[in-house]
Amino acid sequence: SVPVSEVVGVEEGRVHILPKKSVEDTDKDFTVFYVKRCRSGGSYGLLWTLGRTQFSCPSRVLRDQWIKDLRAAVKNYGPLRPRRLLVFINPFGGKKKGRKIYYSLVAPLFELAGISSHVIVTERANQARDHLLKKDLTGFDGVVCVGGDGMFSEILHGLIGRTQQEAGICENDPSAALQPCSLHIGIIPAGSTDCVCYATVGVIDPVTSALHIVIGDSQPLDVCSVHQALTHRYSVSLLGYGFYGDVLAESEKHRWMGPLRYDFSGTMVYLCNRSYAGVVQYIPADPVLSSPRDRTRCLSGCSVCSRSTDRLVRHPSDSGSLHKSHYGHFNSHSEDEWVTVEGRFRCVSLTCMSSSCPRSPLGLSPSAHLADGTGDLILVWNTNPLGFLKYLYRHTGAQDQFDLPFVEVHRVTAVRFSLPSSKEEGEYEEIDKQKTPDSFLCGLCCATPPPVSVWNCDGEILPVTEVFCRIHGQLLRLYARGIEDQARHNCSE
Ligand SMILES: Nc1ncnc2c1ncn2[C@@H]1O[C@H](COP(=O)(O)OP(=O)(O)OP(=O)(O)O)[C@@H](O)[C@H]1O
Ligand SMILES: CCCCCCCCCCCCC/C=C/[C@@H](O)[C@H](CO)NC(=O)CCCCC
Ligand SMILES: [Ca+2]
Repeated sequence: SVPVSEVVGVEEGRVHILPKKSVEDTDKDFTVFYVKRCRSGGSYGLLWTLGRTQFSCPSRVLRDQWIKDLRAAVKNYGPLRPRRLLVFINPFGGKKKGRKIYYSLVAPLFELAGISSHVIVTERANQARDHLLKKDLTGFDGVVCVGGDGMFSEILHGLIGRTQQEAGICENDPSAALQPCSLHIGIIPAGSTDCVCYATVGVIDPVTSALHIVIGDSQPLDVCSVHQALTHRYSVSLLGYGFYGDVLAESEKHRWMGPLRYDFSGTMVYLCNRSYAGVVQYIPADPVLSSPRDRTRCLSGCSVCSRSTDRLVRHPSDSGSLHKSHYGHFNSHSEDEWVTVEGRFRCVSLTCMSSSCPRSPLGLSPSAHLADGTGDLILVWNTNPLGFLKYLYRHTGAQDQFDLPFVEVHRVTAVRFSLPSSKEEGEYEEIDKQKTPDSFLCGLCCATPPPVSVWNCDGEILPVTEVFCRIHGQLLRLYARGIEDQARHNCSE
């Protein structure tokens, strides 16, 4: 049997859609298309393909009745099934195959499901963001992004910005309770890392993602707002200072290498062996609800996230469970709720989700939740090069990367990062010279190690040091359902 919720479309005759459409228009036959699951080699989620079954009826009248009733059942079933979508394609993302992926694999499925789409192939960076901020979006149920994490970030900024504009909310105010976005976002992976897709679907596969869009799946997602002076940015997968900031800054110089630029830059930055001084402050999340070391995984239908939905629906302003006084001028009366640590770090990372990706199948924080209103703060203290390599290497397998003496992880609702106030600018270079272990190869990419790093905000460089971050629970909704547990589904190999 196939649940009605997973029927994609019903067509007259004997029909094939993928890889190429073909129709044999017979009187008594009809074809039902539905979601079919299969295991994916190497990935944790399930691959979805387009299943098809042909039916033959004794008469044309009976066949037409079946088609009519099945289509009505499908139509009535899912209120979240999109009817009209706005699609942005980045023709230059990843291996530059965005256009081909959309027209050969995705558009035929949208057509089969009766979805009409308005397609914009971007001609410049930030075109999608600006469109969402300024143009008329009436009639659209969702926005589809064909590209990588950078393209998703554009859509994220455009949609959140538009929603706050319309609600009259000031995004630069870190204490503002942001309005959740009403339009859903669908991601068709066509980038270099595709971390948001991997962490919310479990595989990087355009057909799987298109099918999640077609059947109107809905996955809420936490978003971190990052504030500095009067500017703001949003992050869902990685807000990282130190190693990940340096890797990104280095990789931007080698964009021409395509997806390989991260491997090259990662190696270069590792060899530079840098660490940075900083003060990290955070507000711990309620430890009764969950822990980043509880070895659970946020899977489709996750109970921790469902309970958070109830909490956030009952107290919408509770998103992040902070008081306005937390933000004040950084000296409010709730200062005692902040935990403060100071020292030298290899990297400081904050993620709202596991951030699993093909490079790291369990992710930066394997037990993080997609929609629990919290983020995981990972502090990697300065250590010797071999220790740091061990930490990085553990991301590639199942060994616990937090089980190392120089690594800490905390579930949090807000984070502040600043430079130690007692040290004057000039003193940093002195400290760096004294405390940084000799780098093997520093000089390849920099003459002397810089005193500060930059932030990597979902793959975009933030050239600032001191930031204030807050997690907004379930601010967005994706056309996805989280990673499906392979053990709970019958599927073909
Ligand atoms: N037409 C365009 N020309 C140049 N840049 C574009 C265009 N459209 C989008 N962009 C920008 O390209 C950047 C990278 O795109 P995208 O995320 O799709 O691919 P990627 O960098 O290969 O993948 P990933 O972000 O997963 O590493 C985005 O930040 C986006 O703003
Ligand atoms: C010895 C083996 C070492 C292996 C190291 C593996 C470490 C992998 C951790 C990967 C975490 C990715 C988090 C996601 C970040 C994305 O928002 C961002 C945009 O796509 N990607 C990067 O910044 C790209 C960052 C790339 C870092 C290497
Ligand atoms: Ca979360």
